[in-house]
Amino acid sequence: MVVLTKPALGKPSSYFCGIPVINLREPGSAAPLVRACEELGFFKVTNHGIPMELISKLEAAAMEFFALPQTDKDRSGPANPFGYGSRCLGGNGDVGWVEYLLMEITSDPAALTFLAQSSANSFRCALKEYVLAVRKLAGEVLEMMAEGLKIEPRDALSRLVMDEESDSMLRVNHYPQCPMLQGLNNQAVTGFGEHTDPQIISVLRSNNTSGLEISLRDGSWVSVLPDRESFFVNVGDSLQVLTNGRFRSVRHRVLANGLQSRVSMIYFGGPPHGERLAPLSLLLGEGEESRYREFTWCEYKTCVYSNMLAHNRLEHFQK
Ligand SMILES: C=C1C[C@]23C[C@@]1(O)CC[C@H]2[C@@]12CC[C@H](O)[C@@](C)(C(=O)O1)[C@H]2[C@@H]3C(=O)O
Ligand SMILES: O=C(O)CCC(=O)C(=O)O
Ligand SMILES: [Fe+2]
Repeated sequence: MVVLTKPALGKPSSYFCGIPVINLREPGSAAPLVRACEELGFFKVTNHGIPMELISKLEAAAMEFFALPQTDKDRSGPANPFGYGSRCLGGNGDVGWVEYLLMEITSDPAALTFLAQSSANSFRCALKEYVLAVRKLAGEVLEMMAEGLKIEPRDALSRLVMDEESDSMLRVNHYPQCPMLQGLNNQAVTGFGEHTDPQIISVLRSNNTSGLEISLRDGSWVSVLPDRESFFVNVGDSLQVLTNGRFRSVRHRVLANGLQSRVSMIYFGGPPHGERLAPLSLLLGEGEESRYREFTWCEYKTCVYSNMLAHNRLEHFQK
């Protein structure tokens, strides 16, 4: 376990005040949204239209699941890659102070049957409702990106995550209190190690516990002030490729403060398996070449899963 020194009570001494806030219903938001994707690859979304009731219902069901005895939770695992996982992130030796549920988003009625506890039905219903809402939100954000980038058609990006065949998933992470840190004021432990998300877009929300950090262009790490009523968007590796590097896939990590538990839920919008990942021609200036060799999402995923979490996988595809 890696223990890091942090200011008193496991809370960051300050939060980064430069996170762009995009009001989804405000006219004129497309340009600042594009700027946020270029500069940070990260922004906060308000006025998103997802009812708090739906969000709270899923959060409560998730907390109920994570509060079950370990043997009960283990009946929904091990994550391979889907299902319940604890401490191990992926199959390549990465560990963190985290337990999670990773779920494929599919119309297959057999999906989510791995949830084995007695209240599984209400959990499944909350998950399904949430996924529909968050996928729609991801689609709206991607449409606004296309508008800001001045590319046609409007669904040039959103279609990739709205397609029936899209390879998208939902992850619910729980960073429990850390007994080893109780009483030790100045420490935090790595909850989820640094990485970029491989997909097109990640739409994240959490309870009001801090922990999420993003890396700025100069390599410094800054803390994100949690806000349980808003969503945060990460540009993923695939969107960096589709924009030929104009948008930045943001490196991020979670430091669990050990005193308060954090629960987060992240929708990862990925393209269909066979989708070819290459810069959109409308985004290539005259004579501009793709910075990446051609590959499919399926090929990229194989690379993702054969590497460690922190690995810079896009470098294998750079020209
Ligand atoms: C260590 C790993 C877990 C991960 C697959 C990988 O080999 C490297 C990328 C990891 C990541 C990070 C973002 C998402 O949480 C995730 C679901 C993804 O697509 O890539 C996880 C993978 C996972 O937990 O299966
Ligand atoms: O739990 C969080 O807040 C972020 C986790 C994350 O980055 C991930 O699951 O890919
Ligand atoms: Fe992530």
